Amino acid sequence: MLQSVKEIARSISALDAKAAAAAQLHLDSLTKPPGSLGKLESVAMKLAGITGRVATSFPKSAVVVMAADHGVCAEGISAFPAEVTPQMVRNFLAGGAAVNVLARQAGAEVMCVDIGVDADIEHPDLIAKKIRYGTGNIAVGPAMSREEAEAAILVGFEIVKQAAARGVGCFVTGEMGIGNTTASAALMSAFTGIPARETVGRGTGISEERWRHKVGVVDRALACNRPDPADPIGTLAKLGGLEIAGLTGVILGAAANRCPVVIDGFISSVAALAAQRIAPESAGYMIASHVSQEQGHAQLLSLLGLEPMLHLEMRLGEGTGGVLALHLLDAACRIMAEMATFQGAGVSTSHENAKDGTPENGGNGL
Ligand SMILES: Cc1cc2ncn([C@H]3O[C@H](COP(=O)(O)O)[C@@H](O)[C@H]3O)c2cc1C
Ligand SMILES: O=C(O)c1cccnc1
Repeated sequence: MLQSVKEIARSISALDAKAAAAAQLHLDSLTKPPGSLGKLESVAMKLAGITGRVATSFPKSAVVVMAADHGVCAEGISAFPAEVTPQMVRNFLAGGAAVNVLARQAGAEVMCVDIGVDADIEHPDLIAKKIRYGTGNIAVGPAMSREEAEAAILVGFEIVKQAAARGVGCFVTGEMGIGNTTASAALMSAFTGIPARETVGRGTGISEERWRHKVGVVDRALACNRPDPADPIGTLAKLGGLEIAGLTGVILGAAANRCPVVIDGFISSVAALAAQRIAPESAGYMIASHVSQEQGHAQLLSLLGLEPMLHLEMRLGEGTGGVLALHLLDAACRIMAEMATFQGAGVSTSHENAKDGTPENGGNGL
């Protein structure tokens, strides 16, 4: 039987501090100056805290690409027409999009989900979970009902639950939805109080003039919907993004199954913010892949307490940065499993260790 979002939130527990501490000890026993592998070490510790295991081989991973349409496209806020959403879904299913290429390279499965595309798509590999044909226009009313937002969260949660049951141990968030940087900016402003002029970015590449218009659209969306940031599901319902709510469920699902979840760009990070507001402990299971060029993303990551691993001037979404970061997670796992210890390799330890008994740690605080 399906759980409620409240029950899901209650099922998410804190990271395993003992396993993280054991990972730190193991890292400091390896043949390198303490802390010298920088963020790879913090990732290794975080993975231990998440999974409860100090050293494991890198698990099977999957990127969940949630696709949905946005009524707010009627306001002319994107550089591209709304029909690109279903067109790109067909591209994902044919294996030709950027996320497909990068997922193949990283050995990750692509799970493409129709959670609210405004078109009928049939394909044997499509995960058909349409809740409605796109959201309402948030500049003039709510994106969806509260029930629809909750149903979208549960879709993401169930997909992860089933994938975890067949052995997927690491998830990446991905999305497709023309107009979704507008919904994301509105959600970020609603949750944080940061004004629209600081959360609205250039999305697919709009002009300065269209950007100013987009800021006005987000201001209208906030004024007419009056979201209550203390009610995260209600806020998701008002400002929407079926794919954003779906990804919130993916993140909660990963945390409930004690799996790491790699958070992709701006839109995924807004879903992460909603997940954190629903279940604060879920933030411990998040790993930020990269910082997007989209305005607002760097600030959003710092509000989530996440440090991105990659700075590649990307601004695509789909889960592209997320699957690229899998190479680094794999690297961290291999370091933990394969590197020799000082003792095993007969290598002398640091004078600093001998002096005060405390290993100097880089303090890379992921
Ligand atoms: C061909 C194409 C492929 C994409 N893949 C991801 N996005 C990205 O751009 C969209 C958000 O930007 P905006 O809010 O400005 O519409 C989302 O679909 C996002 O995933 C794409 C956009 C396009 C045009
Ligand atoms: O950072 C992202 O995820 C992003 C930025 C611009 C357009 N689409 C996605």
